[in-house]
Amino acid sequence: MVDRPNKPMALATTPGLPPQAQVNITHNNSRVSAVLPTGESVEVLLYGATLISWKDRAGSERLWLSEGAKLDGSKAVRGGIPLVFPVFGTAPEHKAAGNLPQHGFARTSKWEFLGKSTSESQGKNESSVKLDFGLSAATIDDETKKLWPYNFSLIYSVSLTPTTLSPASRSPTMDIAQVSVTGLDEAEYIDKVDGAKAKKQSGTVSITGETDRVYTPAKGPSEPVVVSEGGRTVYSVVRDNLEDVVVWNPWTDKAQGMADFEPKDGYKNMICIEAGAVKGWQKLEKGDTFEGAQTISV
Ligand SMILES: O=P(O)(O)OC[C@H]1O[C@@H](O)[C@H](O)[C@@H](O)[C@@H]1O
Repeated sequence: MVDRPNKPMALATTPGLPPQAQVNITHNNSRVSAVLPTGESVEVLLYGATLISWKDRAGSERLWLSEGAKLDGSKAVRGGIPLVFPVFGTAPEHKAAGNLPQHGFARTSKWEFLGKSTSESQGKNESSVKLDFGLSAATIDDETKKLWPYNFSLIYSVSLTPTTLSPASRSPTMDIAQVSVTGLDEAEYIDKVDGAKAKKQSGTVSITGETDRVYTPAKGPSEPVVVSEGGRTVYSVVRDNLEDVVVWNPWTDKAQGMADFEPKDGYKNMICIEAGAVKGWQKLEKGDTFEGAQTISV
């Protein structure tokens, strides 16, 4: 062997592509998970395209998921982040949506995984990943087709960066007694636990009993809704084209009444902040699309 004085040396790191997010399809093709090079991760169940996990780089879970949640496609997932379409709650008087189950069928339909895209933000050494899911008139099951015999298609994108998730909304908190929600001051809301009365929020929201409210913040979607615990920000939600914010906590009796809500005192450790177009219908002309988003920052 000829010894060359200037032969190339092995490099400590391989130049070229920076590390990218790893995306895997697991659990017999029923879940999609993504892990960023920095360690943050998400897991999406194709059933409902429900986000069932969002972990920080140390592996700590950020979402509340009931210990009794069914993850086998037999029932809408209790907890995590569901996607609701075409109706939030029920609409018994509505011609088309009147026969649908509570919160429609998107959260109980099997979505398709359409693919991933990754990106790196130059200079910041930060990677992100976007997972796309689809559901359409062509892919829903026959039972659902009977209930909703209309043409539609939905694309749901879940983007993860080290500090944000779009979209997201349910998060574990340590102690509901310490939780306050800002960004809803002066907002009109419908109080679903008080005969659907129209009310107006004054100051921050704290949870001291069963809470089920549909807020329409006057300052619009870009005003952050911030969940704090003991004065420390836990996360904030900024919406895009989603006018309403639902705040829900079942409290003692409702939690007791839900077979899949576990542990029964789990209501002390969760709050549900849901961004959406909830209060009114979105009217689309043939061929039109509606787009909405939320970004949760920690
Ligand atoms: O039991 P479900 O259908 O998952 O609904 C749970 C709750 O979901 C919330 O989003 C609604 O505001 C509540 O009214 C509802 O009770």
